[in-house]
Amino acid sequence: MAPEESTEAVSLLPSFERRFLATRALRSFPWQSLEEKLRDSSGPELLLDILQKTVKHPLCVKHPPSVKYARCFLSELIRKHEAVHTEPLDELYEALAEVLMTTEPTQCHRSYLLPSGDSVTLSESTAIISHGTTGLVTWDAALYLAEWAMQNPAAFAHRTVLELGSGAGLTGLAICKTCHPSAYIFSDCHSCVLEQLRGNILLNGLSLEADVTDPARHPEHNTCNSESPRVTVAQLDWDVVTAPQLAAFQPDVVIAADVLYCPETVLSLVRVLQRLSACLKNQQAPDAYIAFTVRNPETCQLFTSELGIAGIPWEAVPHHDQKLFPYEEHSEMAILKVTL
Ligand SMILES: C[S@@+](CC[C@H](N)C(=O)[O-])C[C@H]1O[C@@H](n2cnc3c(N)ncnc32)[C@H](O)[C@@H]1O
Repeated sequence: MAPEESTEAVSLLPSFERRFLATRALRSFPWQSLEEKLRDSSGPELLLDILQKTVKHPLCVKHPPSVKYARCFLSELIRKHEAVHTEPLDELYEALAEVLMTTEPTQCHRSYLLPSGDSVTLSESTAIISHGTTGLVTWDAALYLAEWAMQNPAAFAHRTVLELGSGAGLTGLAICKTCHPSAYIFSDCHSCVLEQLRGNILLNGLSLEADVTDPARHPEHNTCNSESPRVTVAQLDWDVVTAPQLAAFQPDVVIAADVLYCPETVLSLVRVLQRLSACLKNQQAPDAYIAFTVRNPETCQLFTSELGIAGIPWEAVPHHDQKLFPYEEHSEMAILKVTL
């Protein structure tokens, strides 16, 4: 390979790797650049490297993506190869044959590489909405909030974080692995979401403690080592949770991602934020950060006007520039810092 060719191939590889591990839409892959690269090169090295960074990636081998996804990806890779070279590349066909012999499970895996060299792997539903909930897959706002957190670790270091509507758990796991919180409380209202969440926490090598608000909890569960946070999962429904139950979590920081998707959830969320404003720790209410994708400006406006009615000030957090995760380029994302 010519030196400039190898530099471009180097930037193409992480792009394929991050998108494939996170099972992003195939149309978001840099296929055009790949085709151009293939036209300029004579050997199969680039395609073999892509194979190693995707289907044969150690994370994928251990925690595979959906079979359909791997099949479509390999078919596209073969098409690109065949458009340029006449000789078939055996490794591509062997990989496809292996995938075709696998049966599709109801759960698949997505992995996200962290700048620390660590990764977060999640078991998720293969459907965007299943069991009547949106919480069994990772949404882009979760990735956006995790990115912001990793660039602002001081907001979480040595603090107790309460996450509302945690879903599959991406944001919390990234924060636990990189921002050194002293305690992290994942929460959600849906029993299937909570079950998947517990599985994902264990999958990522964190230990789970009993719920801090659980009366059956034993005091020895409080012991922690200074390296990893105390992690709990709580069943917390914004419509029924009381102020004393919220106060028992003793949060320093409250976060939530992609929880403003319809007027009902907006109103429930504002009510729970109001109750949290009474949860003082050292005479201070928790900091709160709410991240969302601006799908419908009216829903976002409802949120800010309801915050106004509740007397809760807010400010938009400036957009961060370092994109670490492969979410949709064109969707508008926002984080509001809410002063409880
Ligand atoms: C769109 S998902 C977002 C999940 C995750 N934060 C993410 O961004 O990937 C919304 C989550 O909010 C939870 N949720 C919705 N209404 C809720 C309520 N009233 N109380 C608690 N959680 C709720 C759902 O169960 C679901 O997990």
